[in-house]
Amino acid sequence: MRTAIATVCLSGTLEDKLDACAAAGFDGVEIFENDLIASPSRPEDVAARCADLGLSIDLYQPFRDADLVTDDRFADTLRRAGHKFALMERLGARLLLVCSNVATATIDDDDLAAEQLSALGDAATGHGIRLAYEALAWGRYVNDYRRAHRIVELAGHPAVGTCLDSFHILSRGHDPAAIAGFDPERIFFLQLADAPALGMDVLSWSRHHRVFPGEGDLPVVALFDAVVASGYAGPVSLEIFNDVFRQSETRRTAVAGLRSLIALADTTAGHRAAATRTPGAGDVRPDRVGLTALPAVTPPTALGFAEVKTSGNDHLERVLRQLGFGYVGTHQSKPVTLWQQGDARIVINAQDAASADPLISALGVDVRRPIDAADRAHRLLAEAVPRTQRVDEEALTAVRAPDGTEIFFCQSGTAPAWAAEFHHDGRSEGEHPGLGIRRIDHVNLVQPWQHIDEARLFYPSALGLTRWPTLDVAGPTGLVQSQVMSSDDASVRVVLNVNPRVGGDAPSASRPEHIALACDDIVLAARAACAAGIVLLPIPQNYYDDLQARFGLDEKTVAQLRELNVCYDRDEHGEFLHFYTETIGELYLEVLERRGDYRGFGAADAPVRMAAQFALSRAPAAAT
Ligand SMILES: O=C(O)c1ccc(O)c(O)c1
Ligand SMILES: [Mg+2]
Repeated sequence: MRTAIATVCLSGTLEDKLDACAAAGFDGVEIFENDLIASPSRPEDVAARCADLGLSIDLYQPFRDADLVTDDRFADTLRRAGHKFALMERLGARLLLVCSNVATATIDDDDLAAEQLSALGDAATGHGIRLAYEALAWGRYVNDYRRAHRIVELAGHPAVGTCLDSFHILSRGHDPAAIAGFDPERIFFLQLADAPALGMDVLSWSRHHRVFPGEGDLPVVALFDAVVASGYAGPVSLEIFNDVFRQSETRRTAVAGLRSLIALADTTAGHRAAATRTPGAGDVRPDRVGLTALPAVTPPTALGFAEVKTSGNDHLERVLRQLGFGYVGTHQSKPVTLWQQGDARIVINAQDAASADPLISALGVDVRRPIDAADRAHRLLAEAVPRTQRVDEEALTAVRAPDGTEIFFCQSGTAPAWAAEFHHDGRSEGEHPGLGIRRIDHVNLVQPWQHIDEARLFYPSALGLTRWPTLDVAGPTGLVQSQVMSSDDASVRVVLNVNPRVGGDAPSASRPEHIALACDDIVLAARAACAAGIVLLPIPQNYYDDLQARFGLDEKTVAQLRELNVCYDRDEHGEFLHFYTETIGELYLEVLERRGDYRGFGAADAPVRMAAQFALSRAPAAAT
């Protein structure tokens, strides 16, 4: 598959952008006029730089307000186009994107549009240039790709074709299926962009909120499927206008872009393979785009461990003991300890720890074929985590998630072989009857705001998790944007939170992450933890009064929850009971019991928890 990316997707100068596109591994670029105009490089120098970098210039854009105008205005269209064609010759660009008219069109007539595009095509031909006509979603008359394509067919000019842009098509809810029937030789260019589902005008949505394919909510795969089915054989290009990308690290964004195309090609290859197996589906036209399938993702079966990095935190160890965790041992060659209860394993790692504040640094994800999972992640351009181990130790493979968390691929279905590298050093231990904790239910990771879009694609594509709709949770210092990802059988759940940006007027709060542990009986667990002296997060009385109103629980049940600081939620599938420990640095633990088939996370309780944590974080200051 020939890949390309528009320079508008990236931050930096034109030169930075080109370097980043090449470093990421793109085959070509779309050069945005504004980037060229602002560059000190002559067009010939830009052409030479692209050639040196091995990048083709697949498109120059945009050329605006060309069509459906009066004769006077059209004379000016031709004059402007003459300058662009001369410039493009210096640049070595052979395809110009012509946007459907937004501002100056006054005549609503397909024949006129075809006539004017033909005349423009005649002028372009003399320069060896072709034109790709794109229906902008907010075009004055032409704002539907089917109409733009009809005009191209009417023009019947060898230098005039269609540019398909997934955003303009899907943002208006247009069905992309008709693309499959287009003459592929008439499709001159393909631009792909996704976007989150937002209820706003299409222009602002397009100019600020586009994201890479797979990071948003539009059915880009269905559109791409139709393009491949048409027999299109040209480049597949990314065109993203995004406020965050414009201020993010150039090279990193370019890599995230290429990853999105690799993932899209894999998903689409999978669809096509499934379609050929469907009886009666008819012939699937050959793929001329050149899709590459990756090693199949096998859904993970468990979170086998969570690793916490700290230079040494007695408080954390005390809380783990109070929750009934047993100390398994210390690693034979590293300053790392293992704590366990049921299948819940917590690794405390002092290696290279910057501070005593515990932070979630790694997750063990159990998969059926760890080697394939790691291979897939690497082919999705995930960064490998360098790791040293002795020859007699388990060779574990890990990749870095977008927030830096290390994801270890571990063998599912067996006791972890790596655990044998931990040896009990005979330190005196109290009794550990346990609290009935069985496993890690989920982890909650704080995400840097500029990397959440990348994370939305990483977990589904590399680990086979499914994205839930995002949720805004109101806390005392701002809104937390919460994104749940889970495996289909819900055995692996990860919650990604983007916190309010610091630097506002609101007093700063701690922004803790957490590990949630599933137990058999929340009341027994809470009582045992309290008997062991644990400090739980205090939940206000108003919460319990409201519980009674919301759910009609009996007095006795509510009194028990109130006494133990246990929160409660219920849906049509079951019930959810949970308590939180106090915060240790930037970490807390949650213990929960799921009853029936409750699949959520007690979202209604999160604002109450955040308010309680905020109040406590301020308490020491108030006392001084
Ligand atoms: O927002 C715009 O004007 C614009 C310009 C060129 C494009 O290819 C496009 O999709 C949008
Ligand atoms: Mg476009």
